Amino acid sequence: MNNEYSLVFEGVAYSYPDTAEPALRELTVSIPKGRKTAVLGHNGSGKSTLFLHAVGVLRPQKGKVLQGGTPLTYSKKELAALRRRVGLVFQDPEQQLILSTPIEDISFGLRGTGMDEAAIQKRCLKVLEQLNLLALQDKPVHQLSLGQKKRTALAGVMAMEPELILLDEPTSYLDPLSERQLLAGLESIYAKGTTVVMATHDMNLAYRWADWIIVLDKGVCRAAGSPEDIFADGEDIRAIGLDLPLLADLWHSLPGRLTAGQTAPRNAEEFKAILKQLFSESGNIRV
Ligand SMILES: Nc1ncnc2c1ncn2[C@@H]1O[C@H](COP(=O)(O)OP(=O)(O)OP(=O)(O)O)[C@@H](O)[C@H]1O
Repeated sequence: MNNEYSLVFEGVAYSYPDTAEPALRELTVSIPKGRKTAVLGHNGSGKSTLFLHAVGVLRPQKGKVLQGGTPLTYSKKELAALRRRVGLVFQDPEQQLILSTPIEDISFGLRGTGMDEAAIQKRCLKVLEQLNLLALQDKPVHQLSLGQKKRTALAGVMAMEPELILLDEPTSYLDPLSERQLLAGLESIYAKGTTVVMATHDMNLAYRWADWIIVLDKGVCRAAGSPEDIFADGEDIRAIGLDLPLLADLWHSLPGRLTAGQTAPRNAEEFKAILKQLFSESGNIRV
């Protein structure tokens, strides 16, 4: 794991026109390269506004956004390069899907890059396969389910092969199967070195999926760190009224003498394996 950052936000402040409360209040936070980062926070804490700054749709009214240590200048050329490097998947796929079938929509962005048709087809087939969409490639978009639309929107962004991909609540309203399919697609690009950042309200998903957590509250960063650190005592999380992930909560409710020296389990399988070991060592359940 390296310590490089994909993007750095330094003292970024932003208020939408005609609003009393700022959406970001001198927010300072960094997105680590090559990791899976979950951005957590209540409704209105600034997650989407942060993402819109990451792709240069919004510009800080105060502070700066840096890539490679250099502040963005927002020139036309730089913005075009930034948008090739950073892909944003909107929360609502209707905002993203503009053409009538998945294959047309996914190839649309690639056509603007000057790629030849054979290369475009090859790239499209690759992402359709990664996201289990091959059978749906010619189906009218308006006939797709929400999960299929979400995967199509992700496929369009993945096809551009950005270095950093930002997803705004990608799993909201998805059933467990659609969620697994979407996460499998993300895993395949993460394995190839893409930095993946997800805004989510699902604390359990964040805990088992992410290897870095950013907690936003009222436009500022309240905490950033590994899931183990962020949820170790849950103080920062509880202080702003968010719930602890169930597994972390259960783990920390066990007597300290049982959990001492053990790494907190991040998924149900790890938790079960530790419990099995603890109970078989003790020989009875009242350890
Ligand atoms: N287009 C807009 N015009 C005016 N105010 C906005 C606009 N978009 C967001 N806001 C306000 O900015 C603040 C931050 O909103 P933002 O959408 O970034 O939060 P969020 O953490 O993504 O929320 P959610 O979890 O509900 O998606 C909120 O107070 C919101 O009402």
